[in-house]
Amino acid sequence: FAPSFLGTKLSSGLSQSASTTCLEMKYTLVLVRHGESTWNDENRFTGWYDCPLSEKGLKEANDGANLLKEAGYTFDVAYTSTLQRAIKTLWIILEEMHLMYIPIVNTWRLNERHYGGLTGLNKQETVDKHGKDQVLVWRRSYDIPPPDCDDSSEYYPANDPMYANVSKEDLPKSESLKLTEERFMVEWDANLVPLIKSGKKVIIAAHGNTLRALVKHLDGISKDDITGLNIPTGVPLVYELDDDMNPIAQEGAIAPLTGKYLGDLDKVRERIGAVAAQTK
Ligand SMILES: O=C(O)[C@@H](CO)OP(=O)(O)O
Repeated sequence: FAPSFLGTKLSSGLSQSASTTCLEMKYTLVLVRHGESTWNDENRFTGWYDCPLSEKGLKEANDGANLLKEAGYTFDVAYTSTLQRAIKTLWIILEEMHLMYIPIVNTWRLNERHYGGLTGLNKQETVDKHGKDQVLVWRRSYDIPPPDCDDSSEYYPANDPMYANVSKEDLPKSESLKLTEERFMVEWDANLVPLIKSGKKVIIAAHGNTLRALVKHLDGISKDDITGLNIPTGVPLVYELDDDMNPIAQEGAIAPLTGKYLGDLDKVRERIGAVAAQTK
């Protein structure tokens, strides 16, 4: 691994040895939300429901892979959730980039925020029934979770063999962004930060709300401002991090993010707007 350096920051008053201690490491971290899923296409609250990518989502994953390839990125380790839409997006990217040999870590801690009792419902019909403001609170407020799903619900992860190895107390019946952030951060602090700091180039293929939780943390976005932030499907988002895992602002970043999306930024903005417009 050959780390890249931000520069020596040599100032005239510093001795040679003091200047050496001013070297800063720069780590690249790439985030990508999965391509459009069948339930995104049907405009249904999805959360932990394990639907596949739509045809459009498969193409978005391919386009994302090409952007990464063209820009010369490469990876040593990949992280993703246990949900097929994120896994498949990652597989497509790794296949296109000839990186299918790298280790992939699948963890439920990167799963989408659990949509509780809203799972499966049509987003626009939910607006018609409960009003736009209430649905916006459920979709985008920081600490108010949607209503719980029932114990007997097929959407309660404790009823899904996929989570048989996860302690029942960890399995949600519904999650706010705050709860999502808390369980994601366990993985971030314990495994991802040490991995990135060891010099491994990491790609994370995850979900709209888990990535909102991560960029909120990285960019120090307030709980008010995070309500207005939407992440488009299939577009790689590149962060450069310093030694303390603080992001270094990238040219072309779309505020409040300091990481930059790859590709045509007007199209990215349009796609961000389309996510927000799923409930009108
Ligand atoms: O339904 C979901 O799980 C998420 C992401 O697709 O939707 P939203 O953008 O409404 O949080």
